[in-house]
Formats: sequence, C-alpha cells, structure tokens
Amino acid sequence: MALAVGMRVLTRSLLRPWVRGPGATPGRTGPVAGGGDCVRCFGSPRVLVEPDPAAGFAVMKMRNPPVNSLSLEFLTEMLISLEKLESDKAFHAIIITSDCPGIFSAGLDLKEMCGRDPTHYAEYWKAVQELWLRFYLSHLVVISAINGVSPAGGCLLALSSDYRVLADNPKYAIGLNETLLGIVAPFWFKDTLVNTVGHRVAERALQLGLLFPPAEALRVGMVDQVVPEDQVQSAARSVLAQWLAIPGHARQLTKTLMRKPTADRLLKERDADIQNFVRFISRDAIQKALRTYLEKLKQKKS
Ligand SMILES: CCC/C=C/C(=O)SCCNC(=O)CCNC(=O)[C@H](O)C(C)(C)COP(=O)([O-])OP(=O)([O-])OC[C@H]1O[C@@H](n2cnc3c(N)ncnc32)[C@H](O)[C@@H]1OP(=O)([O-])[O-]
Repeated sequence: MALAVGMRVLTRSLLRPWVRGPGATPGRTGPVAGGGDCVRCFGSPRVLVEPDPAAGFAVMKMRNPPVNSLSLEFLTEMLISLEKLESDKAFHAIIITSDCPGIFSAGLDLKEMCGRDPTHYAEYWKAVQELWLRFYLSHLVVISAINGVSPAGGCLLALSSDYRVLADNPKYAIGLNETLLGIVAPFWFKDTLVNTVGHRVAERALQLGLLFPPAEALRVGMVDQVVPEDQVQSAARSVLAQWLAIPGHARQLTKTLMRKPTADRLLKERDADIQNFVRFISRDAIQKALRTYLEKLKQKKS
C-alpha cells in the first residue's frame, strides 16, 4: 500500500516535465547474475542497477515479471534509475537488459490501455513519451543487450539505444507489431524506426507489423550485432569500450545533432499527441481489439 502511494507521488513528479525526484534506494545489496551479492547495486522493485563506476558504466536490469510489460510504475522506476545514473559523473554509459528469461520487454502494458479512464490514458501516455525522450536523448551511451523477445514498446526501447546486441535465438523476434493488435504506432515510434532502418524497410515493417528474427533483424539494420545467447552481456561490454574511447563531449553533441530534430517533433506536439492517443485508445473498436488480443494471450496459455 505504502509502495503504491509512494509510486503515485513519484509518478506525479515524473509527469511534471521532469523533476529531480527522490532517487532509488542506494547501496541496496542484491543478488547478481552469476551468483554472489552486489554491494553497490541499487534500484527499485522492478529495476536492478548494477553499477561499475570504475569502468564508467552500469547495467540496468528490467525485472517486471512475467514479461517486463511497461506499466506506469515500471516506466517510473526506469526513469528514476536513469536520472540517478545521468546525474552521477562517474557514469558515461548504461547497458539495458532483462532479468526475465526469454523476454526483453513485451512492450507497453496492455492493461494500462484497456478499460481505464481518459485521465489514466493521458497520464500513462505522458510517461511513455517521457521514457522515449529520456532514453533517446540521454547523454549517456545506451547499449541494449537484448536477451529476449521485444515487440512494440520493447522494440522502441531498444531502438532508443545507441547500439543493439541481440541474442541469437529464433524466438527473440523484434519489431513494431502494433498493426497486428489493430492499433497504430505513433509518429515518433515510426520516426525512430525510420532513423534506424530507413524509410522503405520501416514502411513495410510497420504496415505488416513485422517481428524480425535475429538474422533478419541484423540484415535490415534493426540490430547492430547478433551473438550466441551466452555472449550477449559480454558482447555489449566489449562494444562499450569503443564508444567510451571517443571524447565524451564530441560524441554527445553528435548524438544530439542526429536525434534532436526527431525528439523536437514530439516536444512541439506533446499535448496534441496525448490528446490523439486518448481519443484513439478510448474508441470502442480499439478497446474491443485490445480485449480480444489480451484474451488471445490468455487462451494461448491454456
Ligand atoms: C498506440 C500504442 C502503441 C503500442 C505499443 C505497444 O507496445 S502495445 C503491446 C504490444 N505487445 C505485444 O504484442 C506482446 C504481447 N505478448 C506476447 O506476445 C507474449 O506475451 C510474449 C511473446 C511477450 C511472451 O510470451 P510468453 O508465452 O512467455 O508469456 P504469455 O504470453 O503467457 O504472457 C504472460 C502474461 O503476461 C501478459 N502479457 C503479455 N504481454 C503483455 C503486455 N504487453 N501487456 C500486459 N500484459 C501482457 C499475458 O496476458 C499473460 O498474463 P496472464 O494470462 O498470466 O494473466
């Protein structure tokens, strides 16, 4: 209960443009992959941060089981962790990865977009915008170590990184599959994809809702590297060395030069984009399509 109230407060501060909110719990001791305890780890219930300040980076592990769906609380916690790392001069890079086996992220949380009221949809959408803006424009080097499937919003998160390493498992498909759900990827999802794979590939992928298996994802440029599953984390660390060897100010300004025009399009129309989303998602036909899709996911299990 206390957590829910606390998260609501954090969410409120998040939804002001971005307030330096209360940080996550520093110095938390937690188990780390490979055994042992991580004395410097910090984070929150859904995000574990394993910092390596000497090496200048931290690993951000998403752990919102079963599928790392991007709920409002999860988005809020990710933003708080990012904020904390960005404001600490010891860190120049992050690696985003998943703690849920076989799933990077199932994308936006369908339950946040189904059967709720317009105020909730507006609050949720603002948080989704914020996540994208903050990760896309982060002055940190952001590498995605994609160790599972990543549809829709999960793909968007990966596309917001500077570099993507994908585990070579045919089940780990990546793409913006919104049309398969009967919904439409907003213009800034589309822009992010176009900036990554080019107009023609994006046009086809978006209309058909394509989810690319690793070899295809590499071929079209949706990811930068495909490696054996047990090497995803080490490959992400190796590539980081190349990015960190570049003078930080020059790399950051170049990133801004490349990405700011895309982000500005949303920043200029942020409120209109929220209103569009609320109108769109509230439509009976869209609600029905989402309910049917959620039902299908349930039936698949039984
Ligand atoms: C305009 C808006 C733009 C939209 C962007 C988006 O991102 S739209 C999002 C587009 N995303 C997609 O299209 C991905 C949809 N998801 C999938 O395709 C599969 O879940 C999977 C391949 C990710 C994992 O397969 P798997 O066999 O390992 O797992 P499983 O299938 O058995 O699911 C376990 C539980 O998680 C639940 N749940 C799952 N996803 C979501 C979700 N996004 N949200 C909430 N809940 C979700 C599922 O219902 C089930 O709940 P239950 O019954 O236990 O109460």
